[in-house]
Amino acid sequence: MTNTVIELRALSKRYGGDRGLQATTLEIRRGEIFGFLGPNGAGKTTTIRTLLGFLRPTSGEARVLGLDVATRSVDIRRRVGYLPGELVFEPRRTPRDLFAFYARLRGVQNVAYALDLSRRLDLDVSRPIGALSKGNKQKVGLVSAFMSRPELLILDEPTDGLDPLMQEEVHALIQEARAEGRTVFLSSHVLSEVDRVADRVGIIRAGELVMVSSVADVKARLPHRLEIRFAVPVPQAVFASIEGLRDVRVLGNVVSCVLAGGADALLKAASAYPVLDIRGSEPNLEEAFLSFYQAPSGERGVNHVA
Ligand SMILES: Nc1ncnc2c1ncn2[C@@H]1O[C@H](COP(=O)(O)OP(=O)(O)OP(=O)(O)O)[C@@H](O)[C@H]1O
Repeated sequence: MTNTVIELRALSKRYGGDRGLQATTLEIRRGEIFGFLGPNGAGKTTTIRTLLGFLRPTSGEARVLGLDVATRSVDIRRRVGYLPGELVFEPRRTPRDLFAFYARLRGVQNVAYALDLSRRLDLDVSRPIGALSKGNKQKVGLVSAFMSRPELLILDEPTDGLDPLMQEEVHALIQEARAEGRTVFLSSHVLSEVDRVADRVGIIRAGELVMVSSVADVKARLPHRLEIRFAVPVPQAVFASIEGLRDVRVLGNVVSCVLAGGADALLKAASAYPVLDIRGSEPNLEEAFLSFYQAPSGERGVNHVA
């Protein structure tokens, strides 16, 4: 059994003359949660719809679960749990009927697991879908994607429209899927969500995959803010001139700075005074994302990593 669940090889999709996705190469491994991030119009939905065979690649190729997206899309769609970004349901149908229909379509024995998921998400399965709120329609989409326990889930903005409690529940579902060795491809605008659940992250910009890295690596590469508290006030001049530090602030007996290089020079300077406490703050993915988008090219905080 191959460990690659999604594979893109120089995959491009053009809309007439406009680019949707350009020459993208990427591998997603079995059992990982991959977060796909990018601003509006970057190409996330284009990528997902091409992987599911709703759009034909302009050039290059892609395989999902070992199946070619250009020729095997029916099989791919049967085996993948897909949550689209824009949900369309027959309004008079109830969630219970819809889940029974999907169960027959996908060869799922019964709807017990779908009803169990509905309870977890606090979804009333007996009301017509047309009468449900936006958040509850989202839950119908989520249950539909998860109910067959698919080996691959492709989720486009899974927590869109959900309250914080329900967002937690969806994150738990995603993590449970991974614990069972299943794979999750998660497109999101919500950086904190990707930060929390994803193992690796890919950032797409104007149709181009500009970074792929583990979430831990993204954070490790970012400058960290450090705060040192001394027992006595310390001179500004000593700390302001240390190499590898940015944004140095000395306020009485507290020095705060961003550690852009090594910490050696800073610690040697600090050792001349009585130190009470040192604290470092862990950068989050939001800072990584902003540093990537805001820094001039060639000086980006985070670089492409295979
Ligand atoms: N059917 C289409 N015809 C022409 N251009 C399209 C079509 N669908 C998407 N595009 C263009 O392709 C680019 C990528 O769009 P896509 O919907 O994939 O972005 P996205 O990352 O999913 O954005 P969002 O976060 O806003 O959903 C955009 O410039 C968009 O205008």
